[in-house]
Amino acid sequence: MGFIDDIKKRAKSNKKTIVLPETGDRRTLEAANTLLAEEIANIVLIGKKEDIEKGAEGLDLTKALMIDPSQSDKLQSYIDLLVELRKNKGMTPDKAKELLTKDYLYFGVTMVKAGDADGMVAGAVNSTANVLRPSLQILKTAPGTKLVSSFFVMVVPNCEYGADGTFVFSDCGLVQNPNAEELAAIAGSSAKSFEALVGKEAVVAMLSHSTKGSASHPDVDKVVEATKIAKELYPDIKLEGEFQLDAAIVPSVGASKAPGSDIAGKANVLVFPDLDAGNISYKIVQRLAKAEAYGPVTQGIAKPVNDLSRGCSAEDIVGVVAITAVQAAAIK
Ligand SMILES: CC(C)(COP(=O)(O)OP(=O)(O)OC[C@H]1O[C@@H](n2cnc3c(N)ncnc32)[C@H](O)[C@@H]1OP(=O)(O)O)[C@@H](O)C(=O)NCCC(=O)NCCS
Ligand SMILES: CC(=O)OP(=O)(O)O
Repeated sequence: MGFIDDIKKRAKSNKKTIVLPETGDRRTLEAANTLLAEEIANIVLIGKKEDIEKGAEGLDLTKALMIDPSQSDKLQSYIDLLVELRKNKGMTPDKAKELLTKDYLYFGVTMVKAGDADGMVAGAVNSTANVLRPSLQILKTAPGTKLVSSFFVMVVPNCEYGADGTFVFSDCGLVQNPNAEELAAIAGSSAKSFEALVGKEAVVAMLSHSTKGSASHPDVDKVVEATKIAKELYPDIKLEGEFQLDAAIVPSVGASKAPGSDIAGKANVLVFPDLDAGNISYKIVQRLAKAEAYGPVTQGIAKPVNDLSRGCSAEDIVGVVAITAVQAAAIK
């Protein structure tokens, strides 16, 4: 069974409730139609019922819960919750009401915080920063995590590298210019995410334009330092660097550029040195290799809120919702 079929099966076996706030977007409504028809998740759509129905011609959304924030009987309790959580950041009842009724992303995240939904997916319309800011502000980090980061699950067709063509790429969406400590934390979280979602042992490569000292530059030094920190913090994770991409995933190149390494040529978790490298690389692999690209999926938020690319398809949204449901099911 392929990666996303396995994730959908897991989501169906423990059905969760996921909020889709971008209901003015046809792809989102098509995804909701599929998610409901295939019973992958319970779906909450935020918006005015008549507006949603206008955009949903030919789709069956009768099983979705539709909530218009300004008419919701939970609105006052959400205002109170938001004020309580953010009063030391200047949140007042008036500001909270404005945010919750005008910005559906805030309403969706507050539903998740209140326990009225298990997760949220958005980003088909909104930028990553606008999707993730409310979740970072309201849900905060999971216990034991300081840094929230993100990854893509990439499923590359006809590819013998990684886990039969399946990889985690990180961070492609959130942390813009990680320092060595942050890069090490991204590596640790990504290994856990790979194992939780793909179900195989993570083999982590810390990527660079250098393999084992072949180039010198402060950018290389950062990855060398991050590798050292990650090895100390996560001694049980198979992790090494610094590697160029070919040395990380192609066995023959790994053997020639990094002889004796257990990791070179076998990596399935690719940690990029910064957001430019990660974001550009995932889009190259998605568009030129025609890979499935699910994400940006977040790691380290207390409850799952996941992002999408504005270039996503309805099928991508279905996949990210299924991943979100599986992440929600894993929360104790
Ligand atoms: C996500 C992002 C918006 C957060 O930064 P920001 O808007 O500057 O927000 P702030 O720094 O005001 O942070 C908001 C809150 O989130 C917290 N936060 C921000 N980044 C965090 C992280 N990586 N981990 C944990 N908490 C974080 C802050 O501590 C702050 O908490 P507080 O308000 O309770 O004090 C920013 O990192 C970003 O823009 N990333 C790049 C997104 C992007 O453009 N990606 C490219 C396409 S995918
Ligand atoms: C993940 C990402 O790059 O998002 P977008 O394409 O919407 O900027």
